[in-house]
Amino acid sequence: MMSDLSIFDLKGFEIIDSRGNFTVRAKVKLGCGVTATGDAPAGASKGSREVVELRDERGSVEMAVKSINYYISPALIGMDSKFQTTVDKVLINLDGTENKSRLGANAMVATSIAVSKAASLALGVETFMHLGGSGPHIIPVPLMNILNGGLHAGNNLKIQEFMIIPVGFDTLKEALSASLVIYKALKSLVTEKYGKIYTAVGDEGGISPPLSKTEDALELVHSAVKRSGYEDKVLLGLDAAASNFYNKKEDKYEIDGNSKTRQEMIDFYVSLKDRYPLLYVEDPFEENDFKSFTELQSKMKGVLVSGDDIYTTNVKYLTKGIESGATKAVIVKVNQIGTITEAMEFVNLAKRHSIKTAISHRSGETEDSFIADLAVAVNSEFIKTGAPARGERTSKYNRLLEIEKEFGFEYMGKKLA
Ligand SMILES: O=C(O)[C@@H](CO)OP(=O)(O)O
Ligand SMILES: [Mg+2]
Repeated sequence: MMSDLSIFDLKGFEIIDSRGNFTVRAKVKLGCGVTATGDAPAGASKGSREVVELRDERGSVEMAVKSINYYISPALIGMDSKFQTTVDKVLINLDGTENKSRLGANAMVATSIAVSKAASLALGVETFMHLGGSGPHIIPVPLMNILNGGLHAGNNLKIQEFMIIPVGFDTLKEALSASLVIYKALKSLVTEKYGKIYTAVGDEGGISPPLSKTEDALELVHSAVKRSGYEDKVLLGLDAAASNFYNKKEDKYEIDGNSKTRQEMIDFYVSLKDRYPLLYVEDPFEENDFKSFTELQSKMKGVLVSGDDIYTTNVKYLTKGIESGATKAVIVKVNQIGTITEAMEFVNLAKRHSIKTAISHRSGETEDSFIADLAVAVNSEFIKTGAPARGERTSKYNRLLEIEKEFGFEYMGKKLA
C-alpha cells in the first residue's frame, strides 16, 4: 500500500547562513510521518529583477517565517506532496504578485524545496529522480570559483569570480581531485607572494588576495593550473557581475583603474580570451545591456557567454535573450524566481534553444545540498557551487560524488571541452 503523502504539517523557522545572516528553513511533515527541510539561500550581488525576500532592516526573516506558518501552511495542508507543480502553483497563486513580495520568495523557495524532498523520501526515490523521472543521466561540470573579488571579497578586484572548469576528466571524482590540487596550489602561490600562510577567503570560499587587477588574478589562477600540471584538462571562467561596477551616469565600467566604454569592455574580454583558456564568461555587461551580450557572444564563438542578473531565472527575459542571441549559457537560481517549477520551466526553455545551463548556489548558502539534485534532475551541463572547501559548498559536491558513485552517470566534462 502506498504511504500517505499528504502534507500533514508545515512550519518555518530561522537558521543561520554561511555569511552569518539569518535565513529561513521550512520543515514539512507528511501523513506517513516522513519529514524534510528546505533552506532559502541569499544573494549579495543580485539582479534588480529578482523576486524579493521578506527580510527587515535588521536582517531578520521573521516575516518569512510567519508567511510560512500563517499563510502557506494552511493552504498546503492536505495537499499531495508528490505533485510538485500543483503545490508550486498554489504558492504562486496565493502570493499573486509579480515579484513574490506577498509571501516572500525566501518563504516560497524553502517550502518548495522541503516539499520535494519529503515527497522523494516517502516515495523511496532520490530527489533528482522525483523531479527528473527516468531522464537524469549525467553529472554536471563544476564552474569552481577559487578566487573571489567583487561584492564577495574585501579586495579591490572588480570581477567577482575566477573559476576553474575541470573538463578533461572521465569522472567528477577525478575532476574534483585535480581541482583540490589546483586550489591548494593557488593557496601556495598566494602564500609565496605575501610571505605568510594566506587564509583570507571570500563569501564562496575562494582565496581573496589583495589584488586590484583582473589580469593579475587570472594569471594567478592560470599559474595554479599550470603548476598542478592540468593545463590541458582545466579551462577557466569568469563571473564579472558587471552591474556592480557599471557607472550609469557616465555609461562606463569602472574597472582596473580605468573607465571603459562598452566597446572597450568587449575588446578587454576578447583580449583576455586570446591570452587565457577561457570557456565561460558570466554577466560581462550590466543587466539591461542585451545588445553588448549579443555582440560579445558573436565575437567569442568558442566561449559561453552566460546570463545571470540579465535573466534572473525568468522566462520573460530569457525569451528576449533568445531573440537576440545574447548568450549560449544561463545561470539558474531557484530563489531568483521563487519555486522549483518555475526554475525548471526556465531550464526547459533554455534547453529547447540549445542553451547550456548552470544550476547555481548563492553567495549566502546553507548546508542544504538540494541544488546538486536539481542539477542532476534536469541534466544540467554545469553546476556553480563555489570553492571545494567550507561545508555549505562541499555539501553540494559531496552529494554529486554520492550520486556518481551510486548511479554511475556520465560526467559531462569531455563533451564540453
Ligand atoms: O553572482 C552570482 O552568480 C552569485 C553566486 O555566485 O552571487 P550572489 O549569490 O551574491 O548573487
Ligand atoms: Mg553571477
